[in-house]
Amino acid sequence: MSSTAYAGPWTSLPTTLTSWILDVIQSMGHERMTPVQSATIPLFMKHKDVVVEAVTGSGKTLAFVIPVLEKLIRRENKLRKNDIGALIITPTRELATQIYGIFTMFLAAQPRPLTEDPGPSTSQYPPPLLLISSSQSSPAQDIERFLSTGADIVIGTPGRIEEFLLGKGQFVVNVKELDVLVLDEADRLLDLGFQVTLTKIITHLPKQRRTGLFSATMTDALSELVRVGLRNPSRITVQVQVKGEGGSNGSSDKKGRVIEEQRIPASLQNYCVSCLASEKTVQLSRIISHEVQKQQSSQFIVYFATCACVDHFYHVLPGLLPSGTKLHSLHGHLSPSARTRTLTAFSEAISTPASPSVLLCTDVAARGLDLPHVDVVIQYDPPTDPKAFSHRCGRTARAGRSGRAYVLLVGREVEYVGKSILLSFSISEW
Ligand SMILES: Nc1ncnc2c1ncn2[C@@H]1O[C@H](COP(=O)(O)OP(=O)(O)OP(=O)(O)O)[C@@H](O)[C@H]1O
Repeated sequence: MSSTAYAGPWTSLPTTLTSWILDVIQSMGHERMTPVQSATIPLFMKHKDVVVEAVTGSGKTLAFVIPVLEKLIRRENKLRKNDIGALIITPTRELATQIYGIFTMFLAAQPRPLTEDPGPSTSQYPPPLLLISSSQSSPAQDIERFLSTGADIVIGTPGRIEEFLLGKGQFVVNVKELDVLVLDEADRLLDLGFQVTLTKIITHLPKQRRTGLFSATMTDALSELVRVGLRNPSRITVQVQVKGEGGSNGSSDKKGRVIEEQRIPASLQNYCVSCLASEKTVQLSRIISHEVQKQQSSQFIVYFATCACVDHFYHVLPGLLPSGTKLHSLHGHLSPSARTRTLTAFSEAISTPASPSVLLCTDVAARGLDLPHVDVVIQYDPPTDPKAFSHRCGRTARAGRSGRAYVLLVGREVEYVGKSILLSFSISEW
């Protein structure tokens, strides 16, 4: 966000935040709230259900992490070992892992009682529990971990959560004390066909709870989920307003300038490149070389339509990109542990213009992933869905940083995909 896009300081919230929570926020360097945080946290704390739509990279995660923790801290009765207090459901294991990391960081900072033995059992709030498919954890092991440490906050993907609450864990996990349910990237959960699973989970949870739906893109299909899972929710929509001299979809401000509402961050520059199909790979390598030389860019994400394309280009591109470029590949046909390794390697790589890092991936890496140093997103294959377009672009230009996104269009794509995307987002020809 540009400096003007920030809302008030954290101390201006109607509910005073717990001091150790505030300390963690400050240690992250976040001096002020983002607009979505200042709009959402008070409502959640006032026991309202919320449906939140805000552009990529605008800080939606802390907009639910903070109220979940504060609600837990403010409980009159401490949760027992087999109770859970909050449930966060996300569409991908990568996003679940990222959110788990944030809750873990907060809970690790809680003050410990003064005792000789500073082991984890002395913490007032146990560590969160992550429920995703992985080689280290089966549904039975999930239950074992839960039984050994307890967990007030559970984060996971829908299948594993269903197994945990309604399968193996049915007689072990008590949901009666649950305060908060969060569905992150809620529209994607439905796109992936989880409606039935979600309805089963929601029906199993107590009615006396608060529910939040979060995404950068909401769809009409969500109304059924809202009907089943939420009570009289408040809708929060944070879009970016761009002032210009003219335009078609905007309202006017007092000076007569047109205010257009955008679904992508203001600090993101979007370009489209129309070319012949046979030129696409050359164009990709041209964009990367241009970015490295002219913009000093060092971290790139390139989206392809299929897992096979990612594998193909992982083998073909080394000869075509600037020497020193490190390639990483991520798609749904890789094993969970290989996906974790790739993401860690990419996010921890020391990237410089002389040694750039390029993540080649499918839409498995389109949503929610916070890789703050990505300079450039390139869509080698355009998405069929304009929603995916904004989520992919949104992997760069996060939290006010600048970033550029390119989409390659060939033949009739210019006519069909291009038009709908060009009309919805402000894109220049490159
Ligand atoms: N108040 C704040 N001030 C500055 N930076 C912040 C603040 N809150 C969050 N951030 C940072 O902004 C980045 C994006 O946050 P987050 O991942 O929550 O975005 P998001 O809205 O969920 O995006 P997406 O829709 O892509 O999932 C993160 O790196 C986060 O640390």
